[in-house]
Amino acid sequence: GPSTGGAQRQDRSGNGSLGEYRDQGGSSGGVAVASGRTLHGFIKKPPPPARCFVLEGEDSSRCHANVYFFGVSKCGTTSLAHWMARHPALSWVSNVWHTRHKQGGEAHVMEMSTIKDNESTYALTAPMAAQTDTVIDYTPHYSILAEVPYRIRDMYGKTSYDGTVKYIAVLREPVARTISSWQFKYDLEGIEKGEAANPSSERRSLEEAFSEGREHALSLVKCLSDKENDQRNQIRHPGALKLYIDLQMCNPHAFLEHNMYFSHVGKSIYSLQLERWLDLFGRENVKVLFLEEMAVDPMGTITSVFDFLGVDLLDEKEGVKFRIALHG
Ligand SMILES: Nc1ncnc2c1ncn2[C@@H]1O[C@H](COP(=O)(O)OS(=O)(=O)O)[C@@H](OP(=O)(O)O)[C@H]1O
Repeated sequence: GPSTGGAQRQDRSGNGSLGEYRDQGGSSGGVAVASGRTLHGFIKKPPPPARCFVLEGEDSSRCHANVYFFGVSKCGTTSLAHWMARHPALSWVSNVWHTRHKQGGEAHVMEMSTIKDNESTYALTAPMAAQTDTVIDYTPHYSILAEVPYRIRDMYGKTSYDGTVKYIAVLREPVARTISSWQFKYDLEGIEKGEAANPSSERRSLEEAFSEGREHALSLVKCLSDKENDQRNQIRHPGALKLYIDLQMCNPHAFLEHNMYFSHVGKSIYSLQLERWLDLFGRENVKVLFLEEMAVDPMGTITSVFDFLGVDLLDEKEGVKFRIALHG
C-alpha cells in the first residue's frame, strides 16, 4: 500500500478482526499501511460471539455490555455514572484488572489489546445478568480511541446498530473541557518537588498544551480530509474506505498527542470522535447529553437517559429517594 513514512503500526495478520489492533503511541506525521493487508479482511468478519454466556462451573449467565457510555472525560461523566449507578436494574461491566463488580466504575475493557488474547479475563468482566438486562460499559476514554467503535461493530455485528446496543456521550463547552483536562493533569507538585517527569505527569503550561494540542489535532483533521480526497475513487466500499483511512492512514494514536492522556485539545474536538459512533451505529442509538444541561436539570437528564435505555423509573417512593440522592 501507499506509504507516508513514520510507520509505527504493528502488522495485523490474521482474519482482520479489530480485536487484534494494538494500542500504540506512535509518532506524528504519517502512518504507513500495514503491508499485505487487503480491505477484504475488514469486510469479511467472523460471526460475532454470543453476548450472554454461561461459564463453566457457574449457574447463571453473564452478559457483555449492551450500553456503551463512551465519553467524554471532564464533561461530567462521573456525576452521570454515579446517578445511574443508583438504579438497581443496571449492571456494570467490571474493569479487566480487578474483575470485581462495581456499580458505576470505569471498565476500560474494549481498549485492551488483550481482549482476544485473554478471553477468559474478558469473560469475567461481564456481570451476572440475563439477555434482557441493561449492562453498561462505562469508559469515558473510549471516545478518543478510534479503534473502539470499529471493534464493537466487529464483535457485535448487526446488533451493534439495530437498536440492541445503545450508546451515551456527555459533551461540554469545549474550551472549558480543555482547561478542566489540563488542570486535572497538570503536575504542579512534581515540578515544585523537582521530580522526574513520568507518563502521567503533564508538565506543559496551559499555553503550551493548547498550542501543541491544536497543532496535533489540526494535523489529524488535515490527514483525514487529504486521504479521503486521494482515495475516494480507488475503493468501492465507502464504509471500508473510512475505516481504512481512520485507522490505517490517519491513526489518531499517531496524530494526536503521543500520550493520549494529554490530548486536552484533541479530546475537545467532539465531531471527530462522535462521527465514528454515529456513522457506525446510527444517530437514533446514540444519546448525546450536555454538562450545561445536566448541571441545571439533573432530574430531567437522568429521566431522559433511563427513557432512552428503556429502563423504568423507580416507583413513587423509590423515586423520592432517587431525587434526594441526586441532590444530597
Ligand atoms: N452536576 C454538575 N454540574 C456542573 N459541573 C459538573 C457537575 N458534575 C461534574 N461537573 C464537572 O465536570 C467535570 C468532571 O467531569 P468528569 O467526571 O467527566 O471527569 S473525569 O474525566 O471523570 O475525570 C468537572 O469540571 P471542572 O470543575 O471544570 O474540572 C466537574 O466540576
